[in-house]
Amino acid sequence: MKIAFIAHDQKKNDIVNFAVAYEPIFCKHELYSTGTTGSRIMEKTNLKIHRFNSGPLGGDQEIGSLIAKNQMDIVFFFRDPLTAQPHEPDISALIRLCDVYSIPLATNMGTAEILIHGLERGDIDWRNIVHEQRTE
Ligand SMILES: O=C(CO)COP(=O)(O)O
Repeated sequence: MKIAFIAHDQKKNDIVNFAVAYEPIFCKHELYSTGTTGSRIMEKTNLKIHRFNSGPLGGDQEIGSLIAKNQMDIVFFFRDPLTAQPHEPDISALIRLCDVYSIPLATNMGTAEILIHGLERGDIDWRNIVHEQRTE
């Protein structure tokens, strides 16, 4: 599966801890991130992550474009709901695209825990069927 990590500054420690905790699962997948989030995760894990631009510089939109092309399967986006972000329209657009394409999206640690266990259990295997249908 193709998995994206994104976290606002106040949530970066949380997403790093999450990636460390589930590194044995994440290492089996193809990983992407916005710029700073990916750097922070790679500092603390051995995960290889393809990093896009930082969020405020277009990283959310780059990940959104993968979603629009059916090239992203899961998004972990640890949002900070208490701080205004300069690129709020990009954030809304990314979340909207997840809804347009029914991409599983966790915007907080509580949902992320459920999503990662669902991934391990095969709950998201339907994404493979979507990929097969798109290539037919
Ligand atoms: O701003 C972000 C998401 O909206 C995250 O970007 P960074 O990972 O570059 O900090």
